[in-house]
Amino acid sequence: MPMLQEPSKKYRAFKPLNLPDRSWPSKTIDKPPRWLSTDLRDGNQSLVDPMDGEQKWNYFQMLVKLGYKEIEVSFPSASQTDFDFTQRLIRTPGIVPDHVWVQVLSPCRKELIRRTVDSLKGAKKAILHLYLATSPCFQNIVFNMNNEESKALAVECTKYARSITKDDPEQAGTEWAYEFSPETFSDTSPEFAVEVCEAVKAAWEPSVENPIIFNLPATVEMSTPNVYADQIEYFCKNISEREKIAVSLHPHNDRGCAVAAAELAQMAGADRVEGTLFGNGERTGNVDLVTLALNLYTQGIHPGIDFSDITSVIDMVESSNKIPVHPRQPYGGQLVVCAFSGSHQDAIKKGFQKRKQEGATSESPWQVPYLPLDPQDIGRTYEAIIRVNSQSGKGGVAWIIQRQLELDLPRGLQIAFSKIVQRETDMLGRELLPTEITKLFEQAYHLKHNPRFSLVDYDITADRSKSPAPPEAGKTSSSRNLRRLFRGVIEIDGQEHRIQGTGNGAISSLADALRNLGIDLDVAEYKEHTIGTNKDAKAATYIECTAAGSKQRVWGVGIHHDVVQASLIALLSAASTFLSSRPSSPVPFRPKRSNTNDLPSPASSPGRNNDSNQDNDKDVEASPLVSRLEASINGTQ
Ligand SMILES: CC(=O)SCCNC(=O)CCNC(=O)[C@H](O)C(C)(C)COP(=O)(O)OP(=O)(O)OC[C@H]1O[C@@H](n2cnc3c(N)ncnc32)[C@H](O)[C@@H]1OP(=O)(O)O
Ligand SMILES: CC(C)C(=O)C(=O)O
Ligand SMILES: [Mg+2]
Repeated sequence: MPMLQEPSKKYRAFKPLNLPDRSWPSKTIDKPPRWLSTDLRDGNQSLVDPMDGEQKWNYFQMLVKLGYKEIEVSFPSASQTDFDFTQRLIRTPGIVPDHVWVQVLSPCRKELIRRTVDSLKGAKKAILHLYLATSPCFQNIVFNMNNEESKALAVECTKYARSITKDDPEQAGTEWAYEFSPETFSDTSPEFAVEVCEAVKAAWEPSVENPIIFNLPATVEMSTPNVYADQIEYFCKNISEREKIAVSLHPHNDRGCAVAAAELAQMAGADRVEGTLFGNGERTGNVDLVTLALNLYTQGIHPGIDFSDITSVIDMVESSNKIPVHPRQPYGGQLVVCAFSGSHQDAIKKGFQKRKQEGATSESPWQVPYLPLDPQDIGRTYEAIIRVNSQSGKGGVAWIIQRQLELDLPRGLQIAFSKIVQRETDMLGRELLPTEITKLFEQAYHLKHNPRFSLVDYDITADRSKSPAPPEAGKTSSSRNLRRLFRGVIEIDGQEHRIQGTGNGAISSLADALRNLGIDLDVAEYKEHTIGTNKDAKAATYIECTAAGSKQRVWGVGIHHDVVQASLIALLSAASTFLSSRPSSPVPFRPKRSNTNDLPSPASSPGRNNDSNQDNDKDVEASPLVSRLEASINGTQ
């Protein structure tokens, strides 16, 4: 059936009460409420397959561990399972701690109240909870009662409840509390809700020390959360003996505003909140206690509930309810601490970097873009935060590489590698896992996966084949003026070649040797850093090269305990990338010169005179950048 053109005939706007002197909008929440978990009652009654005794048992223990002190454990008159479970809890020593109240629910029907009270036999602290719907809709459709009859039933059942609990000498071993819910409070006239509760209060006779709980449910969420807050403020202001009353909230989520309703209604004066973990419950659920608690936490107020291991809470909730926690559920959802999009990743990465630079501890004030909560505080790892798909940018990719390989990629390499990742995610049409990104990086820069070039052996000596220019007057010759001779064996596409070249330092002499093979690369950018701090520390070197005569730029990465070797590996990595990107690739590379293999091996001729190889050593002048870098590697700067 199509949607109605004119819904106003079928649906009427909720008529809010008129409360011009409301004060809640200017209030703030500065302390946690009394919490009641009704996972094992309201949550349980809405499940396709309600929990069995064992599941309830484990769930109850988790609730206690999390810090809940009031737990609605069952609807004992509903089933033997619920009755037996309640008795098992009470009769097993050490399961219900002395500070924990066990709460149970019954309708206003005497035989059911009797059975409910029986289930509490032996309890140390028990809250008996009765409910009766008070809205015109329920009075007319369900009960066929008027206000007077509703009130009379509530009072009669309260008196009966009192007679078999706190007034019964045989029940003296139990500390009794009483909760009454004018069910459908959100749709009940506020005046009538107060009237019924006044009558129930008179019947129970609460004290300041043991207040009565008036639970004011939004059994069905009827309107915007401010309307519920007005209703609660009205109740708080108009009920007598407020000090003998705990005003409790029980919002359902029909309009998706249960959390907001619970928060505004606390500002309006409520003391207590009933809800469930992740909001399980009838229809769209009860208010989510996790969100409420962590909303407080991120305002700097400890909720008194410990969600430091939220994953194990999720496991328990999902296995007991047989309903998955939604991936976008506030705080708990799988995707809540993840960012896929480039600009989010970039900002988050910068946020974490800033914390690192400032030496922030887990207690330091939290300010990270896009993340209202430190994921670590709820037991989530940073690794999961940034995830990469086709919407991601260089920042996210660099973050993964940093977390996985401890490599702090230069900006240019971030851009280059991010293009490779982008191609892959576009091609696959899905997210890439950190392990896949790492593998892609290792492949792209030949860290593990068959580089076309690899360094088998080498030595670098002073090149005495050409006399350095005599020192200027008044200056002495220094190692700065000495040229270097690289002699080594490299493997290209599985075949070993002896090569040699000269330059101002290690990199330029290897670049020269490669040039002699027809691979003409200039070093355009160089960056290195240490990985680790102890004796196992390694050097990571990044080199960007330009290919002579073309605009092509390639990056190479080298990692080694020895910084010089790391930079040579990085240059060969760049050469491999260059070679692989040439149109002829992957045809095995044929060196330009055929006589390179005739060169003496580095091991057999250490320190030999280079004169015989003069013609091989095209005397290339390294770029100023390379000279500077090499001077710093050689320790001469
Ligand atoms: C908003 C809430 O979540 S309220 C809690 C709801 N939870 C549950 O209902 C779970 C457990 N319930 C049950 O196991 C059963 O419904 C029982 C044991 C309570 C009652 O079972 P039954 O006697 O078979 O009756 P049924 O389930 O059809 O209940 C409807 C009857 O209860 C009456 N009723 C409903 N709510 C109340 C109430 N709060 N107080 C008194 N009577 C009530 C109805 O008017 C109806 O009476 P009728 O039979 O005279 O027309
Ligand atoms: C029994 C009452 C408190 C209830 O669950 C509701 O009104 O939603
Ligand atoms: Mg409910």
